[in-house]
Amino acid sequence: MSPPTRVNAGGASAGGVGHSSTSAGSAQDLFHALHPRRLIPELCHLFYHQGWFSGTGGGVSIKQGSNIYVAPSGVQKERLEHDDLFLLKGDGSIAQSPPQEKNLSLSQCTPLFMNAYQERNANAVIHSHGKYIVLASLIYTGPEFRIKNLEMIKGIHHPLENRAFRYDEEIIVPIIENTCFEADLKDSMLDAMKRYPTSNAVMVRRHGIYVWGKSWQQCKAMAECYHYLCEMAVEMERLGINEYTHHNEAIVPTVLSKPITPVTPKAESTPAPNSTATVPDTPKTPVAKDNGTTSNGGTPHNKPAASPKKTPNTEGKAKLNGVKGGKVTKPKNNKQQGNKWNNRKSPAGARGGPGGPGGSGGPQMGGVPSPWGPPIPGLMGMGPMMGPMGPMMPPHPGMFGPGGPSSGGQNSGGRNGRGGGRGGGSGRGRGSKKQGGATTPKNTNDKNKTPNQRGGGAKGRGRGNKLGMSKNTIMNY
Ligand SMILES: CSC[C@@H](O)[C@@H](O)C(=O)COP(=O)(O)O
Ligand SMILES: [Zn+2]
Repeated sequence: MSPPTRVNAGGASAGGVGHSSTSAGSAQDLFHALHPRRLIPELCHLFYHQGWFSGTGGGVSIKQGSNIYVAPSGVQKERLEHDDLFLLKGDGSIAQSPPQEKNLSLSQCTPLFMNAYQERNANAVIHSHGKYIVLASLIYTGPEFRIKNLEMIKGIHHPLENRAFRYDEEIIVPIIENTCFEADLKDSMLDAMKRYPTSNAVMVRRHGIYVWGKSWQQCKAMAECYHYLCEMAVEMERLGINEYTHHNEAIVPTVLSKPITPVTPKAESTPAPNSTATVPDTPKTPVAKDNGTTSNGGTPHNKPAASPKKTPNTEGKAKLNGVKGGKVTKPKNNKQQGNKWNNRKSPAGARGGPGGPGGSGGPQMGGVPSPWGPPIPGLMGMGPMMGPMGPMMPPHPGMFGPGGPSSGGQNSGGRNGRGGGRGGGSGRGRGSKKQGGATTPKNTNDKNKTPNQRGGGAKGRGRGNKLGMSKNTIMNY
């Protein structure tokens, strides 16, 4: 890896292939502030400081007219200079390379950027390694990230209906499995783009996200919204209120008048205090298998072949939350109500062993408002969010003349098969849940339990999960 060549302040630039020799200051001045050669370094700098682009990972590409600008590979993206960028034609071939002496090669993300340009007619693409994106891809173990009933959903553009999503509309982003080499994501990303025509993004499990837009402004705004939504999903998971990842767990909307007292395994069918909840039956049939793969039979997102017929949200309210009239009720059909796409197995021995006494556990979920209330009238579509891309000047004549031979080229490397694998699940241990492992008999095989039955309740809210996250984990955001 070689960092981008720094142009000495006030000194002469390196010139080189396809470039006129210019001073650093004048070269910058020759571009409009919104020219991709200035925007991309600026945005990379910004996204680096947002934690999206660290360690050379991530990238931005912008298309202006038929010119596509892409950063080099393996460089510190936050330090890019205008002449570090490659200029591509609409077909992805290199029209102009950075100065040869910089010894830069084209970003590995280029084939993925080209997907967005060619399949979606995008004009900008952002590839982020944001931590919450990656964490969300781990807690949503199936082929989709889903969320609804959050205000920031309105920052996502509906590409088919040319409007903003409503806050109560479900956002669905496909998740594809990672590969050892970025370029090898091209086909599965393209496939996901075709199957999810209402999505402006594809998440890559254990890796990050690609977001595209009609303009760089729209793309940036939506990338921010997707990061926000993934962060919310992760935080809701921690709180136990993520309806998509906590299908089987009752959300208790009222504060209990007294803490849960420890119960013995014998008290398996004893309702929790101050509620009508009962411990769900031990399932006699295995729960749905972890199917955290990309395959959903090529079915469009709105008709997932392997998913529940209704949206999780609907099911959550009707069956799964076990809340009726402010009281907790026994979840119906709990044995098989797991979110079939998001059931996580506790790795053998890793978590969720014998339940043991529940202990007083952590605080009840009481007081935490249910995040999915009824739709609020009057909050309907707000129209297109973003204005058209601002005016951009074409490259200054003479500044970037016909490029010489490309010094770059893609380093896609060989194929070594898939590197991502399935999202490893954290087991569960929530003393705060009524159905938590408090009453789970010892030495019971966890595999046959629904998620909320796994795990020792004695841990309270301390998840101690495989990700090593705790409530107090500080994210660099
Ligand atoms: C930390 S390396 C990350 C890369 O492999 C890749 O995922 C990435 O996002 C950037 O690729 P690059 O070729 O440097 O533009
Ligand atoms: Zn990447």
